Amino acid sequence: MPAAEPAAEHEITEADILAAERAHLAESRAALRTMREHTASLSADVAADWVSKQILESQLELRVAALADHPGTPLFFGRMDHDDAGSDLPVTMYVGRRHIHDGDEGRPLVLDWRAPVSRAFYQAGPADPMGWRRRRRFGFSGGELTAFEDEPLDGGAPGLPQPASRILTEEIERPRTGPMRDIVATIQPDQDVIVRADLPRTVCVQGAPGTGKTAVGLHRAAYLLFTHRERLARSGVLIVGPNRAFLAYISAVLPALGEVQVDQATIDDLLGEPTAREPAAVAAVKGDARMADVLRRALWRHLRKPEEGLVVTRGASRFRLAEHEVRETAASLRGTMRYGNGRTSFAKRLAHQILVRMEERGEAPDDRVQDQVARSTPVKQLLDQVWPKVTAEQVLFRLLSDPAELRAAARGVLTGEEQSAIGWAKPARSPRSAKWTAADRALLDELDDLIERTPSLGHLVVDEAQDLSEMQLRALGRRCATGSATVLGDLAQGTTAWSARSWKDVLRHLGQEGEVTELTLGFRVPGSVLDFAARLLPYVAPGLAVPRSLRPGAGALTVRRVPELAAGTVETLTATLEREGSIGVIVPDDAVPAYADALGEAGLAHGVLGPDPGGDERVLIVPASLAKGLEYDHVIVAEPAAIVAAEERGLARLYVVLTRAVSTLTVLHRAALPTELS
Ligand SMILES: Nc1ncnc2c1ncn2[C@@H]1O[C@H](COP(=O)(O)OP(=O)(O)OP(=O)(O)O)[C@@H](O)[C@H]1O
Repeated sequence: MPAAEPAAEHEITEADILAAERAHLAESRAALRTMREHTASLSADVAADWVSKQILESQLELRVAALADHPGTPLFFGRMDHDDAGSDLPVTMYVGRRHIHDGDEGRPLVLDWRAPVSRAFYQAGPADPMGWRRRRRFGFSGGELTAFEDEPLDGGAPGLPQPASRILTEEIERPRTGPMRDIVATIQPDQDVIVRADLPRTVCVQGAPGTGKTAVGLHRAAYLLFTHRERLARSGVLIVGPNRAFLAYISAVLPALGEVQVDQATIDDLLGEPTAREPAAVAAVKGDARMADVLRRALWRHLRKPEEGLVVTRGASRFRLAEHEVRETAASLRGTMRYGNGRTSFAKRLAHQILVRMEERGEAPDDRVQDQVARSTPVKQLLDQVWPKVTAEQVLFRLLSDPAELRAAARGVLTGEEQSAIGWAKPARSPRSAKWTAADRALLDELDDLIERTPSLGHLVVDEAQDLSEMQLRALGRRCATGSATVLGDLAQGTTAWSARSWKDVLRHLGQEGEVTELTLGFRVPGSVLDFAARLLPYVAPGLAVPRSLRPGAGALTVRRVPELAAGTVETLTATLEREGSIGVIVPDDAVPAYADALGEAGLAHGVLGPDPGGDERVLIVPASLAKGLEYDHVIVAEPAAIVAAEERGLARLYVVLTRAVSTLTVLHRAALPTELS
């Protein structure tokens, strides 16, 4: 029931309104509890058989989990009102994380933020009130409703900027501790457009650091699951992120939005963990989309000329196909379908030709005979000789270990230099004992798909997509071939040797048509810090719009030359610990142990961020290569010049590192700062 505004006999105070809204919150909480208890009481025994019972039980469990009331999370965060008697819209609606209805009458107490009608909460403004008169935002502390803020939608002059929302500002300024939070209460209109894009549409978001790309991608997944629940429950939604530490950081967002069934994976989880490493220049050649042609040729080179024709004996009769007939049959199928299907079709065609021979001799064989012939020993033997079963590993092994094979498959596609770069100098003994790099994994995946089709999911959210190689993008494209994708990234944060230079290319390799949208309003990094980092932009990604920050952040940036880096870091960290919030000490990868020792000796408790998610220490030493996508209230960066020198795209790495801070960034340097920063 909408909270009744108290009767106007006395002047309505803010306290009166707060009390009424708190009553609505209490009523909603009670209703959610009833909904949960009702679901928990449902029995799966009605299912007709054991399998259906298991399925129903797990669905009920998921539903109960989705109806959980997390005490720290408000059930609603906004309210819309109008007083137009002729309107079809409800007079009042509360917008929250999920639908809550009154058990007895089924009255909606809270509407899901993803429902079509809730769109107005994010999009309505004086220029287009969408039928509403007022937007109210609520402020919470823990689970308690502590504040509200009203915004008239009908009286304002269209086009004039709205006064800044205090609640939005507070939300953005809230110290960051622990994993990433959802932003459902404060999604901005341009973000909302991306979140609510239709399922069949692939969207690609170029966004400067902290513009909310990751947040938007996760909310889009939640929106799509709500809007196309059945379809996506069947086909699946997958979030692909750069590393496990990042996935752990974002892992709480979807469950907080009631979505507990979305998988998350790194590209290595999907394609297989690498067991070897290789120079970036070699990986860059292997990651190039031209490799797809090389692999196709390499695979089909496994077809062999028949040594002889086919002879099938049935009873006293023998039926023959000449060697040239077998050869022509194989040739007519070669490359027209997947290798595995081709093998099956080859057997069927041969059997059919034998059947024709039988008919020519007056027999009347039926389909069963054709199947028998296709599975007969002579056909199998011929199949193994001409169209052998192969695995992706066998094909890649032969390609990389046999220079003649590589030359034949790569002729006209890769230069001689490229061929020698990827060929193995010292091949392993066999495909089984071969070690595979991350780039090899994408090649194996391509081959797997050339042999058997890779199943497609319903929707993929790909974060930090600028860092994926063309071959990795093709691998992901296969996994959304009959679905769609949300592609997120920042060309300026591309740190791999094969990082994308254009989103059009990324979409092309992914095999998706889609629009590219740009987000430039930053929610994380204070303005002074963003301006400082943006000095690198002309060098790392000329042509990209310079990002603006929503937060001025005066005094947020300190750049200090120190005589000794470890001592300077200890001193800065000690001072920073006086302030609230998380602290990231970002240093060159190879310097991590030295900083860990220095902090340890100074008695400063800290953790070290590794590739796998770790503890939740307030102070973390972060190797520069793992900082992508993460954020900390306070960031201390030690020695930018060394971060730049450590890798080929070091300036882009520095840009990533300098844009992790929410409140303060302290840059410590002993060597001169990179000239691009000055
Ligand atoms: N509309 C919003 N309201 C409140 N906070 C927001 C909003 N949009 C983004 N944020 C916050 O801004 C921060 C940065 O968001 P996010 O990590 O999604 O940005 P990003 O574009 O992916 O950044 P990066 O490129 O550095 O990975 C997060 O703390 C996020 O919660």
